[in-house]
Amino acid sequence: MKTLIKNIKQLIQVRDHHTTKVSGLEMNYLPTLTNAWLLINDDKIENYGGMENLPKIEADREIDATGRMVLPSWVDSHTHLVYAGHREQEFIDKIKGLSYEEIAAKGGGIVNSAKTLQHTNEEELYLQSLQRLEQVIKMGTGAIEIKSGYGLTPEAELKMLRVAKKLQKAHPITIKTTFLGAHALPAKFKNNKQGYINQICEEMLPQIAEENLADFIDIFCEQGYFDLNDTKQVLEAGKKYGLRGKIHVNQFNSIGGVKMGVDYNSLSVDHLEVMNDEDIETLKGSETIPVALPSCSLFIKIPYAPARKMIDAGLPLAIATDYNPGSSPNGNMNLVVSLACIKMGMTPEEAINAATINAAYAMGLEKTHGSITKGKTANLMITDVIPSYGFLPYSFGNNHIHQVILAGKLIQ
Ligand SMILES: N=CN[C@@H](CCC(=O)O)C(=O)O
Ligand SMILES: [Zn+2]
Repeated sequence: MKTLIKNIKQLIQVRDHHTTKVSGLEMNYLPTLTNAWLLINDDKIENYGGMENLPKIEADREIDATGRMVLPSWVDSHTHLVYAGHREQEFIDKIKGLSYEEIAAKGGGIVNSAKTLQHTNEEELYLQSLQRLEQVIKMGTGAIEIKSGYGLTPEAELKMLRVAKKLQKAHPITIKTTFLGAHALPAKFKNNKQGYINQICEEMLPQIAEENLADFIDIFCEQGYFDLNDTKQVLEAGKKYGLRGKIHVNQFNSIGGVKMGVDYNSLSVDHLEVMNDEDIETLKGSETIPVALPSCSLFIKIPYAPARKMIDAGLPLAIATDYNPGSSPNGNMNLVVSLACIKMGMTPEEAINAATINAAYAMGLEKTHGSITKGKTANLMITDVIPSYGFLPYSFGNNHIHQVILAGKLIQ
């Protein structure tokens, strides 16, 4: 099946195979082709070029994109999309002045979501999550990472991961899963944190590996949650099963999680709202990409990751939604791109690179996703008629997505 998209006002993020991520000054360059065509063959991008050189192509379907931009789909490299129920009561408590930590201390937060999820059966959890998946697909997301971590028992953690894997069969969006058993300490282990770490490493991980349910491993490395010693044990155990880290670090405090992540050659370190100079220095020259989550900062009113400082220091940066019921009940990558510009001082070029090519790297998908490249998966967005790509972050809160193509299939 061949699809030809013609008269594209601007084809955005056009790269060859050599670019796996962009760092520092490179982030401010977004390669584009004006007045372009693009040919999809089955699920892959076959070719593209300028309209002045359009060869004679026998296509099964033609799309006229006059006035519209075509971009690679957004890649959302950090989400907790599989969850049960909602936590709007905590949202109200927050408005009334309670902090994220105070809400957690009175039984809210992650363990609250875990309680709900443990009592939700697999089919119901699947249906709730499917609805969210379909919502983000419409908003242009073409690849998504989904974490466990709202189960906190072997049964419930496995249930979450099975649901995340099952979602892959429902739609041609690309899904990668991450085991986040160490998201919070369940009440049962209140005075026995090591007992829970042992359960994660010796009971949950072997089953997860046996069923091939996870691509990565994660831990919430933070004061009041899991410390460096716990993080080391979890990353070590993950390594035994070939799972690289994608870890929650430096959300509220810098306690050495960035260095631990780099030492274990984690694929990404995520959150980073609190970064000191040493943390930034540690990331230089590593294969670990920093990931910022601006909608979490917006929602729970904490600082934004210092994107400017990181990029100006020569680092690459990815951005993601952190879609979850507690700190970011929103999976809209368009909004994240806007927030990156408005709140973190990133240019539209930097933000789009952070949400596509660098985000693909943060999911281990840099060879197949994140850019318009011959042979890559045909995951694309066709925008509304808009004046320029800068209009996308400028017009914040609006999603100017006209059509979505996933693995060559026209979704909407
Ligand atoms: N910070 C840790 N985990 C989630 C939030 C979890 C929750 O509040 O439910 C996050 O990435 O923001
Ligand atoms: Zn998260």
